Amino acid sequence: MKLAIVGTGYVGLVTGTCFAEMGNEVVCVDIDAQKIDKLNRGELPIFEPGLEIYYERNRREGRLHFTTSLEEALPESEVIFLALPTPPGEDGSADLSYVLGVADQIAQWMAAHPETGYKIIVNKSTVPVGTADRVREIFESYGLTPGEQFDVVSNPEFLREGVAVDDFMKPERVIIGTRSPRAAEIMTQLYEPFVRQGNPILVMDERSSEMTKYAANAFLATKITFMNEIANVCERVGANVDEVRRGIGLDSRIGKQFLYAGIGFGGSCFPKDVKALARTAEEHGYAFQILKAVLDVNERQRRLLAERVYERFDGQLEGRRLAIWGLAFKANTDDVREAPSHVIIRKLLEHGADIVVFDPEAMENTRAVFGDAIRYARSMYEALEGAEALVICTEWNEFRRPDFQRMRDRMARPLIFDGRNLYHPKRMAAMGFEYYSIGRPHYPPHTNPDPALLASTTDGKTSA
Ligand SMILES: NC(=O)C1=CN([C@@H]2O[C@H](COP(=O)(O)OP(=O)(O)OC[C@H]3O[C@@H](n4cnc5c(N)ncnc54)[C@H](O)[C@@H]3O)[C@@H](O)[C@H]2O)C=CC1
Ligand SMILES: O=C(O)[C@H]1O[C@H](OP(=O)(O)OP(=O)(O)OC[C@H]2O[C@@H](n3ccc(=O)[nH]c3=O)[C@H](O)[C@@H]2O)[C@H](O)[C@@H](O)[C@@H]1O
Repeated sequence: MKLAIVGTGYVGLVTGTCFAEMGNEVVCVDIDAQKIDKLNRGELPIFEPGLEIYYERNRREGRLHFTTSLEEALPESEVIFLALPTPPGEDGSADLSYVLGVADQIAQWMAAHPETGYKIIVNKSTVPVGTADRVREIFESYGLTPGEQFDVVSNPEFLREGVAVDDFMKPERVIIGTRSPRAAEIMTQLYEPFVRQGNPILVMDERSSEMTKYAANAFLATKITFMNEIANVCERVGANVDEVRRGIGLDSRIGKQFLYAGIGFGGSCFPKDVKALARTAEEHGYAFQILKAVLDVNERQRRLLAERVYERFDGQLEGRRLAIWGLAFKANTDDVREAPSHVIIRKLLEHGADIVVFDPEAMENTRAVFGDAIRYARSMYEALEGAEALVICTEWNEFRRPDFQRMRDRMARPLIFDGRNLYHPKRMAAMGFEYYSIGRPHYPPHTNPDPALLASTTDGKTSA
């Protein structure tokens, strides 16, 4: 099939590349000329594991193209996906100007080219309930007839950054929101190769489909937030949230995933989607109490680690050197949108701390936000040089088994605030570290740490 993807960001680029991998001919469109130039030169603008191999192959074989011209992409395309931003507006509701603006451009073009034939406009962006109807009305306002010249489909995306390619290639379910049998048939054909293992393609009405996306994200954000609250209580009553997580996760009604307590959820979607759903409910006269609590608790959780650092130093952070490991909002991505690390850095900077950061992939994106206000180390160990504390914000694998001896040698003080619960509290104490994590007991550090223990936990692989 011939497809256009409008918006070549995290979702659009993965969608376009994976559809091309299944043999479709795909044109990706973006208004960002630099991004398109880069993609046409053979460089990926984002870090996403597994994407490169498909991108290179499909470009080479001529199935994947990139352009800044929507008009160039439209004539041939039978299905046009919108993977455009839907950022939160001032009141928390989703800003639909990108989606509706592009829909208008497409409708105008189609009205001027009636010979072009039937096309499906698929909304992949996360949009409030009723958006498919609004898009359909735009097309109708240009005299185009639904079912004959066009159909509008809601097809929410559930991929996670960092595992986006796997999620797209093997979705647990595909949701197709349309009441048009013609559009449903074409969309089903398009997705069948992705669900050969038997996962379902669910066809439903547009509004239920749009709501399904918000309900999924809001539920997951609530699950994480619930665990963060359990963790906060664990700390106060002397329980260990990791044990509790294992204990409840084995109950299949609860499930093992998304139970990791930490420094609050971030990323470009959970915060904005929870806000948008709360706002939609409010607009319809319903106060969605749980979501309000989720947003409040998450704000508090994102400040937690910075407050702990502040208290540990009795409010004296001026000029104190602090190292940060991990900037991305989660591991395996370069994305720093709504990253908890940035909230923590901002708080620490307010108190005059001297911050040195390291992240394997998100340095450039962080530099674009903080510029010269912080310093950027070339390695995880370099960041520790002279630091009075280390704050861990992202669960990158390389932080899981560091050379603890080397860390101690470089740090001015063996003090760690771990927002991702990467290490064992007791073992850290035995190695002489003062170690704080989330929802787990704190043990006073041994004054004479066992050198054998320090040596045995090093992997010696990473170099500064
Ligand atoms: N990032 C994620 O993991 C997921 C995001 N979503 C949703 O997908 C949508 C897109 O999200 P991302 O890909 O993360 O955003 P993004 O910001 O990475 O990409 C959006 C792209 O659209 C381009 N763009 C803006 N206006 C345009 C126009 N008029 N014509 C052509 N291109 C235009 C931008 O230059 C940018 O490259 C959002 O609604 C988001 O909520 C859904 C599932 C997962
Ligand atoms: O709509 C979206 O954009 C996407 O949002 C999330 O995906 P993503 O934001 O990429 O990443 P997640 O793995 O869901 O993590 C989100 C945040 O929650 C945090 N998290 C996640 C899981 C957990 O147990 N604990 C926890 O604190 C992560 O650190 C991160 O800050 C959803 O998981 C996707 O299904 C959805 O498509």
